[in-house]
Amino acid sequence: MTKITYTSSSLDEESGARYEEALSTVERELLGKGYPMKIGGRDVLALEYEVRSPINMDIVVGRFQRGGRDEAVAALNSAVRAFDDWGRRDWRERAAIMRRVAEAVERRKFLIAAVMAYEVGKNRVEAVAEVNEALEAIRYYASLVEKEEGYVRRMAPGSPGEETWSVARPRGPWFVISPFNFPAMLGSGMVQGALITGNTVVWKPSEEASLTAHLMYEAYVEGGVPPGAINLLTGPGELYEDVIVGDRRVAGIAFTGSKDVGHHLYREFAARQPYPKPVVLETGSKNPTVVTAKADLAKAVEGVARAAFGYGGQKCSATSRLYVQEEVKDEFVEALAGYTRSLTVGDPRKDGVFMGPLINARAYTNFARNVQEGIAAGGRLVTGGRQLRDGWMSKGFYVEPTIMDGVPEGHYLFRDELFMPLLVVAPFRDLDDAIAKVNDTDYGLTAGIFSEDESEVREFMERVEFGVLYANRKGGATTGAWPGAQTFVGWKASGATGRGIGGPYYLFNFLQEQARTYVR
Ligand SMILES: NC(=O)c1ccc[n+]([C@@H]2O[C@H](COP(=O)([O-])OP(=O)(O)OC[C@H]3O[C@@H](n4cnc5c(N)ncnc54)[C@H](O)[C@@H]3O)[C@@H](O)[C@H]2O)c1
Ligand SMILES: N[C@@H](CCC=O)C(=O)O
Repeated sequence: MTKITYTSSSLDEESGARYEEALSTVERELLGKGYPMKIGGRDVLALEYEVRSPINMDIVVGRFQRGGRDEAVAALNSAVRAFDDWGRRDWRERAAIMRRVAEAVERRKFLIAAVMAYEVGKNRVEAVAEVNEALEAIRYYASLVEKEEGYVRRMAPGSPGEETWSVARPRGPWFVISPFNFPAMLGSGMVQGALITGNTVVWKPSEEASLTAHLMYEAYVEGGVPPGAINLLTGPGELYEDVIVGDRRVAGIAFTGSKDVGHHLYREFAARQPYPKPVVLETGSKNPTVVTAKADLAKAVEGVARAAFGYGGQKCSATSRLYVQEEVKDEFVEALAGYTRSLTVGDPRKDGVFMGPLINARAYTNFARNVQEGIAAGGRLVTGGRQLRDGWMSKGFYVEPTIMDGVPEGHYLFRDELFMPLLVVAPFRDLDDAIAKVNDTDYGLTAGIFSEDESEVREFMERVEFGVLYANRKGGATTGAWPGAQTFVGWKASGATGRGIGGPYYLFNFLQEQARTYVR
């Protein structure tokens, strides 16, 4: 089997066959069933809610539980109890368990990918790539802990006769809160970060992606994580907020999701806890790509289209603002529009479909409103702009990949994260002008440049205030970070720690250093 990543264009024959087989298994065995929450390994029921598929709202993905304060406290009790054992285990044992978790994920790889088609409308290549990313992250961190020897380090003696050590210690039970758009990787990424460092976890995945979370939970337990060290709550996050931010036993919060929710939790946690505790925050962005007159335009067309419209623009890494140098703008935008019109929108389970549906009715309605607002502000539709309602498509949330030119740069379409396949374009004069436009935002996650001139690329890399930068990336101008290769780290409003997932410093977000001195 070929290694599938976000820059791949299709599944190889064997992967395609296994994905098809997994779709049938999901239909036969998983769809439409009831799923409990998991607290200390026990099944816990509460008020049931139904999740339907954005592919086709006639399909019931499953029935999940909406808990509340009682369930949040019970899950936290369980994580507190489990910390006594899990936090004291040797790092070698935890790393070995994580490797077994990776094997358990690998065994379910195609099943998880197929579930993601139903649950969040992800196409087959992106879904398999995401599970591979989750696997790679787990293995990367197991290797890192081994390489760092559990972050236990002999230090120099402070005074004669002293033997000194720096020992990294876990903090306790964490709440891990994850978004809908990368339900395998992002939930798992934070969960494994907390667990491998000896913390315990109450995981609250997106209410729109709880079935993927169930499969990942099973893999963690099958791999050997004690059920109390990982607990699973489902339903809207607001139901649990009071316990998450207010219970004094919570050691930290790891949150990936929108800026508004993330910043709110950050502030509340700081205000309500008795002393400062870590919040590992990765939030949204408004990512720019710059195409200069010295770019290879064909490369840039593909890179921008993949980054703007891959998974319908519902990636925190998606390009949503495009700046093109004046002298090549018309030529470039026309070529980009042509390429965009060739992208297939449809049922994400089908081979060759590039873009599936938007996640829900709210995003679908907002798409139409944003297009109207852009036009009202003086923008012109270069391509796209319509909701797709013909035949079976009327049962899901399908829209066209859309490019708008001429929207004023101060307009909210240039400033706010929209999380949909709507790309706004503006010209720039020279690189100074482009960099000023790129940095004119509170956000700071990913940014890309296309230029064959090394000095332009160097200048961009030095001056751009974003955490993840790409030059000339045809596979995705701003998307497709991979663990161990591109640290995924948000600057400014897009993050809080400066140490991103997939990178060498991430695990320290979940640890605290302890200096030990023995006088012999
Ligand atoms: N920087 C990154 O690494 C990254 C990665 C993926 C997605 N994102 C961002 O995530 C967003 C899309 O995902 P979403 O729509 O699921 O985000 P969201 O913020 O709406 O929800 C994220 C999670 O927070 C929970 N939540 C919501 N309100 C809560 C509250 N008051 N208390 C506790 N939990 C609460 C939700 O239930 C969900 O599990 C985008 O903004 C995207 O940019 C960021
Ligand atoms: N690794 C993915 C993560 C996107 C998050 O929403 C990317 O870089 O595109």
